[in-house]
Amino acid sequence: MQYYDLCIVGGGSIGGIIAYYSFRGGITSIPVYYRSIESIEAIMKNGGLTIKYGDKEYLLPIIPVHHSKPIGKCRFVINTVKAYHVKDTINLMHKITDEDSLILMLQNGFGSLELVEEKMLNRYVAGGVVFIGAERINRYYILHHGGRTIIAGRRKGFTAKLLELMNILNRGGCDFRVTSNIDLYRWIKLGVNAVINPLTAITRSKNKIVLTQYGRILAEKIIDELIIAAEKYGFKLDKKKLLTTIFRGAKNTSENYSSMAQDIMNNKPTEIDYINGFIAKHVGEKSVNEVITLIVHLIEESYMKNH
Ligand SMILES: NC(=O)C1=CN([C@@H]2O[C@H](COP(=O)(O)OP(=O)(O)OC[C@H]3O[C@@H](n4cnc5c(N)ncnc54)[C@H](OP(=O)(O)O)[C@@H]3O)[C@@H](O)[C@H]2O)C=CC1
Ligand SMILES: CC(C)(CO)C(=O)C(=O)O
Repeated sequence: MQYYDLCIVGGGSIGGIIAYYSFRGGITSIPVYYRSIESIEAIMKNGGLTIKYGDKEYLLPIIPVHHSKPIGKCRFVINTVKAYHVKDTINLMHKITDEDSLILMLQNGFGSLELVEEKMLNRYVAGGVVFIGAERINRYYILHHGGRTIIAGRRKGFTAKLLELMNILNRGGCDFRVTSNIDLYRWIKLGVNAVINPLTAITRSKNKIVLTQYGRILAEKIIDELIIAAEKYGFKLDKKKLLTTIFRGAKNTSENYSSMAQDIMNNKPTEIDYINGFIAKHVGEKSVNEVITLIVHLIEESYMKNH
């Protein structure tokens, strides 16, 4: 049985960026799993995955693999599929890991980490939040738009495996940190995504739209409800600090189209139910986040049903 140090499940925008930092961190043989044959063919034809960061292009000789044909076990599995595809990756993750492997879930919103923790009880499962903007121009070409921080942690007790992963990614230039309170960071990141993602998706704009007068007004309304939801889970968030983090995030990734804006522009489903929909469920009637969720679903409907 072939063993790999690190595998990526989902080689889109963020999967590509993880491959970039891992490769630069010294991992030269990286299986990256895809859903479609088209992505694998395009990457093979290109001779790897191209990442553009600043004015430089890097060709990463990854090993593109179809999810139905796993090629070996992995010590670290980093899962970067969209939240609504996570359930389809559980079987694959069972096959490519053993009881010593660490799985890191990097989806935005709430639900993905919980699902994998529940379904993979005999594995080390951790969650992470990604403060990086990345855009998938085509199947083999990804733009790194800034930010370089990932914060990760395991909810069911500390594991030194996360520190090993941190060393690899730090060596590669990623500001990867380990926390003992990952849920706090997940709430903060939920605030960032609840503001930036739908506002950029509805307006089909870059992240900097959030920094405008109306962006800021809407941000406050979205965040007021997030604070109510977080309190129900025992987290007391400071509104001013949260808004500062959100606007800093929008500034650091100002030229990025958020992952949700990219979904809308590519006529794909969005993660709205895991982000604003999740907040809305906790705040009852007249929820701003519910209205935003419905608007994004209406936009999805306009292309999914071909009206
Ligand atoms: N883009 C960004 O700037 C950021 C995104 N995130 C979060 O990261 C996560 C990933 O987003 P993003 O990188 O934009 O997503 P993309 O849509 O760019 O990529 C998703 C990838 O997952 C693959 N995939 C889907 N299903 C499977 C499967 N069953 N098995 C293997 N691979 C599969 C797809 O394969 P195929 O190519 O064949 O379709 C694709 O390569 C999301 O939760 C997002 O919210 C977080 C921070 C920033
Ligand atoms: C950090 C940010 C807002 C970068 O665009 C993101 O998480 C996303 O696009 O989903």
